[in-house]
Amino acid sequence: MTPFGERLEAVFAAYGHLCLGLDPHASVLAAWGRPDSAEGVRELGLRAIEAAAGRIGIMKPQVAFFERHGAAGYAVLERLLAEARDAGLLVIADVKRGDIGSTVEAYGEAWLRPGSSLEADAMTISAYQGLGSIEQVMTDAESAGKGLFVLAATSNPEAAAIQRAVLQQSSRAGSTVAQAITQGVIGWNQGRTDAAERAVGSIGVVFGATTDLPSAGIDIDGQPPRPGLPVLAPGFGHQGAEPRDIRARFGSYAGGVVANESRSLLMAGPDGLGDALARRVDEYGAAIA
Ligand SMILES: O=c1ccn([C@@H]2O[C@H](COP(=O)(O)O)[C@@H](O)[C@H]2O)c(=O)[nH]1
Repeated sequence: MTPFGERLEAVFAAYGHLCLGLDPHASVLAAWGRPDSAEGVRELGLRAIEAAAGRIGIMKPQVAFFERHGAAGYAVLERLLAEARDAGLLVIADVKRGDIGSTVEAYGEAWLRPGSSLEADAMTISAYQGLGSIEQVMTDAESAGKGLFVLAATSNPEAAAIQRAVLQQSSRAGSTVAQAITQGVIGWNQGRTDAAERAVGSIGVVFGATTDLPSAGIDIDGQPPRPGLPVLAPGFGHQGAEPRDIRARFGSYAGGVVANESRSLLMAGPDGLGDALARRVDEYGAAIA
C-alpha cells in the first residue's frame, strides 16, 4: 500500500491544499433546503462529493454531525465514505478518538482497517492519554498505508490553557504539551526505516489556522522537518483565517498544510459549492506557491 504521506503529496501536487469539511450542521442543511435528518445529510453529502470530485483532493467528514442522527447517520456515513473513495478523494475522518492503548487500537481498526465499513484514509486522534497510548495505532496506520492527525495546537482559543502548559516530567520536560506532541510525531516519522526516502510522513498533527503557533511553543522559523509534517489546519473560513495567512501562520510547516473549510464552503449551497471550491483552490494555490 502506498504510504499515506506519499498519497497526500500527490494530492497536493494535483489539486492543492484545500480540504472540504463535511459538517452537516442543522443550519447548513437548512441553507441547502434539506431536512435535519439522516436523509438530508445523505443528500447533502452526495452533492458535496459530486462538487468536490475533480476540483479538490481531500474531504474531512466531521463524524459528530452523523452521530447526531444515530444508527441512520452512521449508515449514511458508511455510504459517503465509500462514495468519496470511489470519487478519488482522500478522506480524513474527524473522529478525535483517544483512550488507553488497547481501546485506541480498536478505534484504529474501525476507521483505518482496509475493508472496514467506516474505512477512511486518515483519522484525527488525541494523545492526551500519552503519546505511548497511540503508538500501536501509528504503527498499524503506517502498515496499512493510512494516516493520523494528532491534536497538538487546536483552533479553539480555550485549548491554549492546556496545550501551552509546560511539562514538568518526562524526556520532554520544559516543552509545552503542543510542542511535545509535535516533536513526538516528527520523531516518529523520522524513525521509519525508509524515512530518508520520504518527502512527507504519514503521521501528522492538528494545528489551528487561528492559533499563534510560536505562543504554543512551536517554532515556525526553523528548517522544515524531513520527512515533512502533514498538518491538518482547521480554522479557515468561518473561524476567521484566510488563505493569505498561511505563510505567516505556519512558516516552515506551510508546505504540509491541509487547509480545512467546512461551513464557509457548504453555505454556498448545492448550486454554488463547485464554484466556491474552485475559487478557494486558486486562492490557496497562490498563497502556498
Ligand atoms: O482544532 C480543531 C480541530 C478540528 N476542528 C474541526 O474542523 C471543522 C471546522 O469547521 P468550520 O465550519 O470550518 O469552522 C469542524 O469539524 C471542527 O470540529 C476545528 O475546528 N479545530
